Amino acid sequence: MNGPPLVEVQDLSKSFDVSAPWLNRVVEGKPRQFVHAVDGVSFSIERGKTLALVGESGCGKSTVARLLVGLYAPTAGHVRFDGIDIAQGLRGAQASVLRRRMQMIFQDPYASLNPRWKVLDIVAEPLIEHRLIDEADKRRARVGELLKSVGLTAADMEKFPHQFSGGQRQRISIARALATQPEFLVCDEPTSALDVSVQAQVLNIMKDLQRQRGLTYLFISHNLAVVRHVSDQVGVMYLGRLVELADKAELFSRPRHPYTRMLLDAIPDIRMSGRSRTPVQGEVPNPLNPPSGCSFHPRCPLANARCKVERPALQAIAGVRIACHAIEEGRYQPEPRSAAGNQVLTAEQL
Ligand SMILES: Nc1ncnc2c1ncn2[C@@H]1O[C@H](COP(=O)(O)OP(=O)(O)OP(=O)(O)O)[C@@H](O)[C@H]1O
Repeated sequence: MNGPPLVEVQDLSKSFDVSAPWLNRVVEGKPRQFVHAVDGVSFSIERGKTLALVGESGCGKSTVARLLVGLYAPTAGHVRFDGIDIAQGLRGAQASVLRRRMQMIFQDPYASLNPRWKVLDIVAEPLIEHRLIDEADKRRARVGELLKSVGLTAADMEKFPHQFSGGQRQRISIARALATQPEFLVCDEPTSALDVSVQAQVLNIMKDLQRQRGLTYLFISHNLAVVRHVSDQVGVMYLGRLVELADKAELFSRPRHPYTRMLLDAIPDIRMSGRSRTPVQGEVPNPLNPPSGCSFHPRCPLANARCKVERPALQAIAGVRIACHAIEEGRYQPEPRSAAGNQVLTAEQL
């Protein structure tokens, strides 16, 4: 699709103050402490496309998701939605319109649906909140259509959440998110809490809805096999920063950053009964005390003295954006992965 990107994120940062209470700090002489959950992240998402953010737990994916829908205010940087800077704080009618245009789907469909409400009330809530349909009969009809669009039936609106399976509950969450006819959906691990066998069904529904409605997605996942199924572009995050940003085909056929390669090598391989070829090595450092220089250097086989002191910037190298001194200096020229190395699980086998 042409035109300017729907979402533009520029130098976005978010720190959380995790200091001990004031009195403890004074008595014990402890300094204030901050977690830099997101640290200078920039990307854009074209209309009708999906950007996936991947990375191990704690790398800042969910914080980016919350910043994008305005649930958190950034410490620094900009988030522009259709040209409007939402990071500056929105008020009144403009805030209400924007909240309608972007919706979020969470990981846990058990926690995000009120167990005491019928599906009708759950899915109709945004219609009432935004005063989109005032007449109860018309709202019912609309809820019926929304449920059908996610593969449920209109009769399901009379049931309660506990009467559905996990995959069906996530479909209800999607139907509710679609009620306001949003253009942008932020999906935070939407299938991670589901049985492996139903993940692909939910992902396929999301892809169909994207095609039918021209939706734009930010898709958060720690699972590269899932990301491969849904994304157009992939951003790989490590300790609050983007280390690689590339088109999906490029990222899977020729991952550049050593961290991306490590994550790809850890994807379960169908020919090895679903075991990974090389499990992820090492552990994510403590975000309260991140390593100097490139924060990946303690786990990186290519790290040298410069990597230990100088933080690499994300820069365009041969068509992808990479933050890695070894690649920038030409010390490391990543080879394309062999076809065998790309034998990751398909959506049906996730
Ligand atoms: N509200 C908060 N207060 C303090 N620290 C926070 C808060 N939210 C996130 N963090 C910290 O910020 C960092 C990034 O967290 P975030 O949840 O964004 O990561 P993530 O990649 O989504 O991880 P996961 O996959 O486990 O959800 C972590 O170190 C986390 O502990």
